[in-house]
Amino acid sequence: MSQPGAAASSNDEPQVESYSFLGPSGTFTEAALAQVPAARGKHWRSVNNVGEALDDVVSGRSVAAMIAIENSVEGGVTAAQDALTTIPGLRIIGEYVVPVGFVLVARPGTALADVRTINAHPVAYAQCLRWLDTTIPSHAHIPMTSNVTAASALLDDGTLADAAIAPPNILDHYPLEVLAEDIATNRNAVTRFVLVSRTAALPPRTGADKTSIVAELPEDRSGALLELLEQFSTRGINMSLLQSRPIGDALGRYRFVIDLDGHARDERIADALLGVRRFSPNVVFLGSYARADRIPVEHTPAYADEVFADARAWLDDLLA
Ligand SMILES: O=C(O)C(=O)Cc1ccccc1
Repeated sequence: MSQPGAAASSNDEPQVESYSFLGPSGTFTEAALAQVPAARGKHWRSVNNVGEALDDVVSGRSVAAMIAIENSVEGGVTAAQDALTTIPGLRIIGEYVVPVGFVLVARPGTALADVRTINAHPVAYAQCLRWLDTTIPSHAHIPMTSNVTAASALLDDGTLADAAIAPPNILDHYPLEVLAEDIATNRNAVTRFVLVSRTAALPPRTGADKTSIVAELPEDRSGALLELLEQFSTRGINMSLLQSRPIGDALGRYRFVIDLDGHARDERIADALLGVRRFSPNVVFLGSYARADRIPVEHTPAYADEVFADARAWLDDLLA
């Protein structure tokens, strides 16, 4: 699909720069991409999953891909975290937050009492489970690739589903009927998205930045996690995300997905990254980028850039 004003192009041979997103049109991922000024007027390539979106970036078919990375109710989108960790050459260059709410939709004429089988994206399903358990306790769930596909598939021949969990704006796109509104457990739920490109120069420091890394611990060492976290606490760095993911080669082996408040060009973050690199057998740097909320990062004066520069000058002087 092309944004208004973009040159016409097919999915395979884009004439203008492409941005990949989980489609089709109407998804929350599309709403996140709409927040990116650089994507305006460009070709927006609708894909079916995170792997396809990131493959577009690796192959150069798209300049960037928008992917969901964390939901305020469900937590980290593990498929996205794992893909970013294991596919080399990718960088997060921006962060965007979208409020997410859901409705239950069906083909016109369907009564709520007749609904048994429900199409839903797994994250949407988890967010609406309390309502489903109360209202349709014996429901069956068919997992779908996106919130919009869940709804559009109700119109496919031979579909098994009676209803779908979908974004509130779904009737703008498909001739369906809303059976129930506002069915998510948490009304203030948001999803965090990241814009991913190939490895390139770091986005500039804004003072309201985040740095994402993934680190493994040295094997069989007591207190190793504490030692990893000390790299940040001793430099006054706040973490906004710490999540363990199985490495996958044996039981009990984990890597840690970490978001830090600050930019790799902040002295304290750079110094902590050196500490992590010395300590961890495997560190993946996912990027430094502007925070979605644009709230400046606070730190105590003891960890200001000048203090690190002063200390280095002092040492240089001693050694000279
Ligand atoms: O972008 C969408 O609409 C998706 O289907 C992914 C998703 C699922 C649940 C919450 C936010 C995004």
